[in-house]
Amino acid sequence: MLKFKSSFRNSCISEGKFFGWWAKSARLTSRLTQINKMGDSEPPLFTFGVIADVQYADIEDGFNFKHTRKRYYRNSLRLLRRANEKWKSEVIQPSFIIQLGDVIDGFNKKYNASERALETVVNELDRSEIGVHHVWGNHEFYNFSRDDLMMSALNSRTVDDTVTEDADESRLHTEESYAYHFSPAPHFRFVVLDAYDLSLIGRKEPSVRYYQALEIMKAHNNNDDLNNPPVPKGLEQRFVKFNGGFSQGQLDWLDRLLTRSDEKLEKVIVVSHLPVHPYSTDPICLAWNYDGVLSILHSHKCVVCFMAGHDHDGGYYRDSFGVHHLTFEGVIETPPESDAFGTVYVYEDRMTLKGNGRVSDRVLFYP
Ligand SMILES: Nc1ccn([C@@H]2O[C@H](COP(=O)(O)OP(=O)(O)OC[C@H](O)CO)[C@@H](O)[C@H]2O)c(=O)n1
Repeated sequence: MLKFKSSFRNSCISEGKFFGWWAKSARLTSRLTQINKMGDSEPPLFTFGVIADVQYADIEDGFNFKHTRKRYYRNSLRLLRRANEKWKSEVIQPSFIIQLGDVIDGFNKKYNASERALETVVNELDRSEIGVHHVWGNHEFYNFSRDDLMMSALNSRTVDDTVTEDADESRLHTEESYAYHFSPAPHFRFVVLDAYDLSLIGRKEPSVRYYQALEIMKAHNNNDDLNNPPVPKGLEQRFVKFNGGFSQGQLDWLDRLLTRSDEKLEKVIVVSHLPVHPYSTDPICLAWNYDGVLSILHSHKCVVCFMAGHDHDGGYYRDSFGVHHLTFEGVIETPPESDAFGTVYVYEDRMTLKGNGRVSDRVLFYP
């Protein structure tokens, strides 16, 4: 107590500031108590927020294509606000937020409201003053061209100022894939992948990657409407226009990057709009060449987790290599009384996901 009083006097903080400090310290204790309930006694190395498929549009509620799930287009902004307010109020401030793609809905294009909707969600996210890493999904491409996205607030490649080494390799240059990596803390690296690098919506005709995508689709899907899956069940369903894949250039870049992370004994978290493990999602949401990505992930010791969105029902699977595949529940199909976001607490030996609403709590030990 004496020590406390002495340091209190020496620091010359005012009474108001003292009670501010006391309240913050009490909140920290309470937060650590909450963390303790999940078996975590020590403070994390850092934390980050995750949210997927906000799909905001200023339109009445609707349904998904099959009419099996309700979509709450306006309410999704409220849920984004709630997530952001929670992150902002955390005693341990998240170092960054990962937005897993489809932040605004394709319907905005129809109503000529793409820019307005984007400004609305970006302003909302800006309120927390926590940096956001944006992943691009199919709905980004319904609203904007790749060139527009590169110039937009959704290009978060420049957010990273922590990569001081290998600066030239911090992003993928070839044919402007939107893939990059960053290291928020020593021995941890995040890789943002571009799942529409090969696609009919993320590439313009004429371009090499557009024609490569067309060839893939023609080989698997004979429907007139290529959004219609070629089969009613099984993995082949993934060959639809609203999905896409990773170019060979991007896969080679990923492989090289993970080799360096292995050498540096880093833990790597890879994020993409499309999931890559068949057991972590409805197969209709899988990346076309999910198997190509999986074999690269499995050939590197550093990979601990793969996070994705797109399948609004969410999913989770720990594969035979110990890699955690987390597919986050989509905000757009989350009823107003619930939530869909998470905060991840990163430790030396594990990550702890504290879910909200439809997102479950999980303890993710590293392989
Ligand atoms: N069988 C289908 C499914 C969809 N479409 C059209 O494709 C576009 C994208 O569909 P949408 O459901 O909006 O895509 P999401 O990314 O929101 O969701 C992906 C998964 O379904 C979630 O579980 C849209 O224009 C649909 O109308 C289609 O024609 N045929």
